[in-house]
Amino acid sequence: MTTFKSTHPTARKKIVIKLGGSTLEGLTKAFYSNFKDLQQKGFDIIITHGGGPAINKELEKQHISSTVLNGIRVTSEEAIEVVKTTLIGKVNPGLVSELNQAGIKAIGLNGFDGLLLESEFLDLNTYGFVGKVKNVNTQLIETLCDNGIVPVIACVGATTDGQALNINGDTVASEVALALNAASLLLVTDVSGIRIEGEYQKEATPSLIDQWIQEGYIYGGMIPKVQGALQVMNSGLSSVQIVDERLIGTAILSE
Ligand SMILES: Nc1ncnc2c1ncn2[C@@H]1O[C@H](COP(=O)(O)OP(=O)(O)O)[C@@H](O)[C@H]1O
Ligand SMILES: CC(=O)N[C@@H](CCC(=O)OP(=O)(O)O)C(=O)O
Repeated sequence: MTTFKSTHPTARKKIVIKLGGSTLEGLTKAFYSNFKDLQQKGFDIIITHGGGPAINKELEKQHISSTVLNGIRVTSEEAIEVVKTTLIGKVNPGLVSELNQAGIKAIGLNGFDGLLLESEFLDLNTYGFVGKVKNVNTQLIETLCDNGIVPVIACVGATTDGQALNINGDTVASEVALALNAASLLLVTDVSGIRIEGEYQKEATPSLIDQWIQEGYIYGGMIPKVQGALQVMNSGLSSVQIVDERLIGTAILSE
């Protein structure tokens, strides 16, 4: 038998890591060194991030109110400007700078760059300026990865006519993982996975997750995480994990 092993860089496996806004303030050099280890093991790393707490702070400062429905921020015309400037102007460069200081070659991107996250309105009447991803420019991500660069993607979508749309960070992470056919998706947050009646769950299945949402055990910011996880599991991705900064958490398994 003859086995051919591809040495082309695009054959490298990809891991999409979403850093929740809830974690961004406290990430250490030790945490970032995990990324270097993964790179050395031959994985390409793609980072996506949120920034809910930073957006909340800025909205408050500007006396703009917003509500959250099913874990998604209902985003007014005024609020989308704050979301855009906070994520692209503050959170993204801050994270890129920390990664670069930790010795990881990182480049900041958002939905506008190369139309990376081509988006359309999710439901203008219900959610306002919130987007859903229509297309991910995977070629751009591949090119950066092939050159050893970690793309760091802010969750701001762009319409083809230049309108910014707010997209939940977990949703962007899932869409990017799906589009890249990633080997794994890690959602890093401020809790060690899904907690049910005080107990962190090591594993979860789609039917358990449905049940926990129905029963109200999963709410708020955990909803887009598990919904994104289920979406990618349905499309055949082998692993999704909801973890804290120690990378300890719940692995979501297909049934
Ligand atoms: N069943 C659950 N288990 C753990 N956390 C949950 C659960 N249901 C809701 N949550 C909430 O989800 C939060 C994480 O989501 P979120 O605040 O959006 O974080 P991030 O900014 O990391 O995306 C937790 O801090 C917790 O308050
Ligand atoms: C539409 C929507 O909900 N957008 C989110 C985007 C930021 C985000 O997802 O931040 P976390 O990762 O910290 O939750 C928001 O406005 O808060």
